[in-house]
Amino acid sequence: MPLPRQVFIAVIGAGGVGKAFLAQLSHLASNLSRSPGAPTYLSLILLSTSKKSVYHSDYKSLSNWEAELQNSTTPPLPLPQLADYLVKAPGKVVLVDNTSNQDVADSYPPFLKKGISIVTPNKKAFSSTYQLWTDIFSGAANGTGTGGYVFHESSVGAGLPVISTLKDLVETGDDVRKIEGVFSGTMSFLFNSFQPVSGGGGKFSAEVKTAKEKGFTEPDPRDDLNGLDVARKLTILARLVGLKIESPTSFPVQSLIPKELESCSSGDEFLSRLPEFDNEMEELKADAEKEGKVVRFVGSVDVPKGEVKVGLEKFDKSHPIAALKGSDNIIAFYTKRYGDNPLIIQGAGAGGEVTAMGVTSDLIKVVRLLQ
Ligand SMILES: NC(=O)C1=CN([C@@H]2O[C@H](COP(=O)(O)OP(=O)(O)OC[C@H]3O[C@@H](n4cnc5c(N)ncnc54)[C@H](OP(=O)(O)O)[C@@H]3O)[C@@H](O)[C@H]2O)C=CC1
Ligand SMILES: N[C@@H](CC=O)C(=O)O
Ligand code: NA
Repeated sequence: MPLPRQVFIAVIGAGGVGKAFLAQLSHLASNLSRSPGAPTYLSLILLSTSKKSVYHSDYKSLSNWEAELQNSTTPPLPLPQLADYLVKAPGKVVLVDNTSNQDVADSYPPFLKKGISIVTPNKKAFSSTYQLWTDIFSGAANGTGTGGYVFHESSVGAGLPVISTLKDLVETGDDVRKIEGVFSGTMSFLFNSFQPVSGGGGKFSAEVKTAKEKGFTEPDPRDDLNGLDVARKLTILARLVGLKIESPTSFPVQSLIPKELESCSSGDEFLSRLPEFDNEMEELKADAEKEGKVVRFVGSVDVPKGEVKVGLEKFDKSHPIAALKGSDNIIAFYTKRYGDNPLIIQGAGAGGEVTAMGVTSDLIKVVRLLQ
């Protein structure tokens, strides 16, 4: 009879994605413990937000994380102490980073080198400097190192299998020539609702508020509207096909933040002043309408030219990009093997549940690799 195995899970971030992940984790934990062969027990040993955390010095499982976190008065562990706590756990550890925090992202290399695996939807680690990208994958067991494993499917297209598909294309020897599409759930929702192909549509500023309420935006929606979120995703995809993109600001990125609002000190101030600029967006819409087109926010990577770009473009109403619904992303891979008919991935590209699905399925991959 094979011995049961225990894998310890530490979670940072319990917002829209974090909470959905924790719900999926309890489902996964009971499935894995019933699976044939050596049963695996997933044990949640730490949960942290930016203000508080919950964990036990004897690595006892958090059996009721919601109440334990709510009642906690313990501040989060600084990252070096967090690494020390995790490295002394009596078994393999997976850190799940459900924040969008740069400091947490910067700490992946030392965590990985200590044998701690990481799964995350946080784009910051993979789209900041090229040096950080190299440090991460040179330490990871699924890179060129011997440390923990790192998976980040939900950093592009939320739960859609974008990263795994691109890796499969590259690793099986296909020649990826171009990647293009709609890479932001927020931008997709905004333009699909502000200028639907059927006509009409809401005020741009009102749609931004709705996108935030639906959990599609980054914690600060300016990070979506300035184009940087899409630029980060394209940086990740371009690096996966071998382009040495230095940063998400090293290529042209169109921002939708009005000049006058660039100095807003908070996301709330920005949102409250955005209606002042609805007329400018209406003009953009009317301009496209005159040509029988709609405006959409898109991005592309031209691999042979090494060019990446992000911004607004006009599309015929019959174009698949124009016809997207809700927060859908559409990502087309043009490759040698697929010829003129690209491999296309389409579906919800934002939202807590679908993003957490990508994180949870990455966790399953890591747990299997740790066997
Ligand atoms: N929402 C979506 O549709 C998608 C999100 N993502 C990515 O998923 C991640 C999470 O997004 P989402 O859940 O929407 O964001 P939220 O703002 O809802 O949640 C973020 C969580 O992270 C916590 N946090 C922030 N900084 C720290 C820190 N230094 N230490 C510990 N905890 C911290 C916050 O704590 P507190 O509550 O105290 O502020 C909060 O619990 C982001 O990286 C985002 O880009 C990726 C794809 C889609
Ligand atoms: N804010 C992002 C969330 C997913 O990456 C988006 O809108 O796509
Ligand atoms: Na994805």
